[in-house]
Amino acid sequence: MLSVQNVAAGYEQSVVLENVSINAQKGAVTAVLGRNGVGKTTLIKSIIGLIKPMAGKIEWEHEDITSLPPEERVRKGIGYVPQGREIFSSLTVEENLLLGLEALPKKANPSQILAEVYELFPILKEMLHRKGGDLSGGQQQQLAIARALMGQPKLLLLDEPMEGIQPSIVQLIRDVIVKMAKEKMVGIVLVEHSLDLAFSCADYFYIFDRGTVVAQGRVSETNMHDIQQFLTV
Ligand SMILES: Nc1ncnc2c1ncn2[C@@H]1O[C@H](COP(=O)(O)OP(=O)(O)OP(=O)(O)O)[C@@H](O)[C@H]1O
Repeated sequence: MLSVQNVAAGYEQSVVLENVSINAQKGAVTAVLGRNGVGKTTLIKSIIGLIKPMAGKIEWEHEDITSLPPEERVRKGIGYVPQGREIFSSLTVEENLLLGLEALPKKANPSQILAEVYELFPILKEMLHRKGGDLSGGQQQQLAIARALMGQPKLLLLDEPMEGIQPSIVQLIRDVIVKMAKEKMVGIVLVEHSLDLAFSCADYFYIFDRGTVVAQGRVSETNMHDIQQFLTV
């Protein structure tokens, strides 16, 4: 469903990704791993359209989306939760969530989606009228994911959603990721630092080093020890 083909991408003075190809399927969690600065965020930004590839192609549901702007990709069912949980701090939890509805097709039922989101993240229902900026880091991260889910994405791009968060919330977010993939058949692309954490919820993995894919495979067929070398500093 998502196919990144031979993509090169980067910034004005530097090429970060070179000849990168990855796939992600509906109903599966695809982990993107690698040390700091190897290009994971650059890949996610290329998929959502914040960075325009210098070469290669990105296909989504068999359509070439390489030159589409981000908002059109969102309308086509791609959700994005950036690193650093960019919620609106001066808006309430409820207002933040309602902004996520922008991506929804007209026929969808917003109150049902809100109910589903509260079921996944009960704390958000309790804090509906609190300002986003007054939430804890873990609560903000739940809000950022919940807001993306309001658009009922078919593919969800999560850039280190469990970074710097207490273990109980990490577990909750991990459970939501697995549930979205297995029960709602959402495709998940999960950028993650920790091999243990990625392997505890992913079906497929890609390991990046210096802008290219150096290992990939099915989690169930891979011995963590064999790939640890790409991740230790
Ligand atoms: N806006 C930018 N302008 C120029 N260079 C950038 C920019 N953003 C990132 N880079 C550089 O691109 C390279 C890849 O960065 P990227 O954020 O994609 O890595 P990452 O694997 O996501 O790292 P981390 O795990 O630390 O988040 C790094 O060398 C980084 O310094």
